[in-house]
Amino acid sequence: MRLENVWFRYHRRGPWVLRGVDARIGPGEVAIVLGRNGVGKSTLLQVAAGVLRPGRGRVADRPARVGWVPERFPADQPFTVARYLTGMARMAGLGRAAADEAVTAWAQRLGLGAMQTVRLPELSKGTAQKVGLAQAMLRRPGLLVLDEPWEGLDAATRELVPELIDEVLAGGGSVLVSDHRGETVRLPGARRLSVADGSLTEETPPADETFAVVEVAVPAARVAGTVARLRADGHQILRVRADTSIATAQLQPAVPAIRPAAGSASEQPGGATAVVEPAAGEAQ
Ligand SMILES: Nc1ncnc2c1ncn2[C@@H]1O[C@H](COP(=O)(O)OP(=O)(O)OP(=O)(O)O)[C@@H](O)[C@H]1O
Repeated sequence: MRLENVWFRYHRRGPWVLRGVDARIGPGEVAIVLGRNGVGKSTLLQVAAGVLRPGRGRVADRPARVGWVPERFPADQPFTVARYLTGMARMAGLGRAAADEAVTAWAQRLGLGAMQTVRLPELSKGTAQKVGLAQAMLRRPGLLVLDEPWEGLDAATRELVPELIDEVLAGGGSVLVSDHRGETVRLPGARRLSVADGSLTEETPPADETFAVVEVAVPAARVAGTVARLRADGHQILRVRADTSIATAQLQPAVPAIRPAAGSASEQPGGATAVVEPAAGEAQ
């Protein structure tokens, strides 16, 4: 998808919010849109999603299916969660049975099962945001546009956002996401686009970035969860190995023991060691 010399303003004589923006997002790419409050991030995302039409310029090669998750889900609609999601699934082109199946699957995945019969205006802000995520994913989009997707979500659902993004990318889709809270460390490999004074510039990662390897010892039973959490936080998992030399007493139940890569450990069965490398841009 390409934004070609895109200009946008909300009113005919109003100030231009976007002034000649050019950008290209390829299949399998995720780009984070950064910038201070009110600079035009939401506006740019809405133009990209096709929610707003540019005053000048154009958006070319936008994928046919766009998933749009607004910053604030418009919950003032007189439907139950199930009715709304089923309607959105049908609008996305799914047949009746496929729509029901998709709604059930996504409601379950996002913890909305018990909310299906609740009307949208009665939802909490976070639950409404989950409905917003679900409606965008009912049929996998070729372009997923997420405006501050972590806002108001509980911890479990925040962990899910990078997973959803990965699924869209794995299907050859593109993702645009705005974020002012620094959550984007969870999106390793994302391009970073900065909005300022109506223009868009791409931040290039520093060429001299160095990495460090941190060895983390966790009880064997917690390896899968730890690996998933570290990946979600943008770390690379280099390898996981069993290590019977680490004493259980050395492992705190809540906080994994951390020792330098070259460090030694004493004897005890039941430990495993995950070796991880911090993601690009992360503070050491
Ligand atoms: N519906 C609207 N009508 C008129 N002006 C608007 C409208 N929506 C946004 N604006 C103005 O456009 C500019 C860009 O707003 P936008 O919401 O895109 O910024 P943002 O970078 O997403 O901000 P934030 O970080 O606070 O979400 C702001 O000056 C805002 O006041």
